[in-house]
Amino acid sequence: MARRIGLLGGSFNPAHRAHRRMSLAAMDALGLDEVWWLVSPGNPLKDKARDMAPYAARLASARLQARRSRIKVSDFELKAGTRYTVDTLAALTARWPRARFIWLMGEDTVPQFHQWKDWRGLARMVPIAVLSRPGYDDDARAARAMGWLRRFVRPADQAINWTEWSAPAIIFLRLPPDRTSATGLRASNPDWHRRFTMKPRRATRP
Ligand SMILES: Nc1ncnc2c1ncn2[C@@H]1O[C@H](COP(=O)(O)OP(=O)(O)OP(=O)(O)O)[C@@H](O)[C@H]1O
Ligand SMILES: O=C(O)c1ccc[n+]([C@@H]2O[C@H](COP(=O)([O-])O)[C@@H](O)[C@H]2O)c1
Repeated sequence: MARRIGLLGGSFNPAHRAHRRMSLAAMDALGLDEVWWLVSPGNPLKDKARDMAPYAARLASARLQARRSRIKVSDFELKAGTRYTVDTLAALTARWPRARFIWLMGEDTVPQFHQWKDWRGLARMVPIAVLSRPGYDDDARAARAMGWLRRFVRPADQAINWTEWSAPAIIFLRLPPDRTSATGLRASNPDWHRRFTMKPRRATRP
């Protein structure tokens, strides 16, 4: 049987417990074999320099959060040289033609979705699961892209059948709420990435 894989793209600046919790909950709801975290070399809509930790630190923080689970952390976008999700999906489906992919995104990303490169083309490539995020429910439903996507919404209780759908198809999953955000974590610990980038100290002889 084809592997069922959820794709969660993100800056992971840093990765946090909500990423893990929502991925595990989506795995259950959608009957996924794995969730792949695609660590972005640079979100095309985010200011590059601002607050963005080095790639290696973001990748390492993701590996730490994903430990002992069926979440796989991937540097596919770095290796493939893709920045836009539609290009990443084309490269992934060419590389794994027999796998079934579903794009996972938090509710907060829906209001900007109409600014993504060829977002309708993206929605025609794979089904999309929008994962609830506290405080963003209304914004997501009123989003500009929903004007077009609305007709492709599937009922939440059919989530497990997503491999039978032909794209475009979009489902809204209500998951246990978690207010953790990378912005909040950076505010309380701006140097979070140092622990992942510090070189190990040489052992000194007594
Ligand atoms: N607490 C959360 N609940 C639901 N979805 C989330 C949550 N945190 C992140 N996500 C989703 O995970 C994906 C990757 O998120 P990202 O790495 O940007 O984390 P973030 O906490 O949103 O970061 P930042 O605060 O820097 O914007 C996005 O689709 C985002 O919507
Ligand atoms: O393809 C695009 O145009 C596009 C524009 C903005 C964001 N994305 C993707 O959305 C995902 C979430 O990004 P972020 O920075 O909000 O964690 C990540 O995989 C980005 O590459 C993609």
